[in-house]
Amino acid sequence: MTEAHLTVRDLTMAYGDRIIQRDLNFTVNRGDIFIIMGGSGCGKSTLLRHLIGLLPPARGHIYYGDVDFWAAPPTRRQAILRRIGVLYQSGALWSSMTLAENVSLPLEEYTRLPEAEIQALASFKLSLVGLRGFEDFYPFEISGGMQKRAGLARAIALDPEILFFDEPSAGLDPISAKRLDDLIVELRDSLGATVVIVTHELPSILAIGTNSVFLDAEAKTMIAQGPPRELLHHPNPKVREFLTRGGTLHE
Ligand SMILES: Nc1ncnc2c1ncn2[C@@H]1O[C@H](COP(=O)(O)OP(=O)(O)OP(=O)(O)O)[C@@H](O)[C@H]1O
Repeated sequence: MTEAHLTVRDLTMAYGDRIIQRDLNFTVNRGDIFIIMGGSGCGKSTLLRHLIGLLPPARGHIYYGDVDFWAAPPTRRQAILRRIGVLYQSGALWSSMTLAENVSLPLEEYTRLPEAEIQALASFKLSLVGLRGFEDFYPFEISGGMQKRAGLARAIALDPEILFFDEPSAGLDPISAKRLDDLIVELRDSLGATVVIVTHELPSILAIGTNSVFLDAEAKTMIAQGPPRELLHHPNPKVREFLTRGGTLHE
């Protein structure tokens, strides 16, 4: 049964007087791998920042289940944020800490588990992303793809219900990017999580996206939504061209 996890209603986003996007309306269902796409500078990262509680809307609402996030009291918001995992573009690992220490951080901060249990959980999360045995490595000792996966292990440390990714495959070779895609699907299934991804990686969008929204910088609003593969035939040529890299169908 489909159940709305995240609902965006009449959302307008602005920096000061400058409107970035207006009148956004879409729903992310539980279990979706939801893609936020569109050309450079259209406001994808800005939308992500609104969804994860970093920027308040200029107008409109963001609902987690039936809770209006930005209208909710701070304790309610904190409880929602506690159930969110975020993987930023850079992976954002602390370079002076080992992988195990990086993954332990949110556990130290948000739980009162004994140290031995935190260590065991950190090793377990690293094993889920294929990094068993790398606990004592520092980020500079491993490849870019492994760093992304370590960042992912940290993002899932607290068993999030919803995982957000900002350009997860940026800077990765196609094989590592494919591996990360497979891992995202695997974790969605094993954690029973919902996934929201900002990306313009076409292979990823078409391979793993179950639903999407397409933002346009010129129109300053969404010009399409739906499963990415269905958008390959969208009446708006901008959408079709984006998804076919200007012409060739990748079906
Ligand atoms: N902190 C900020 N203050 C003012 N303007 C900003 C800020 N962050 C982004 N912008 C502007 O908002 C617009 C949307 O930026 P955003 O980074 O959300 O786009 P994007 O779709 O994620 O772009 P890209 O695909 O290039 O990463 C851009 O014109 C950008 O210059």
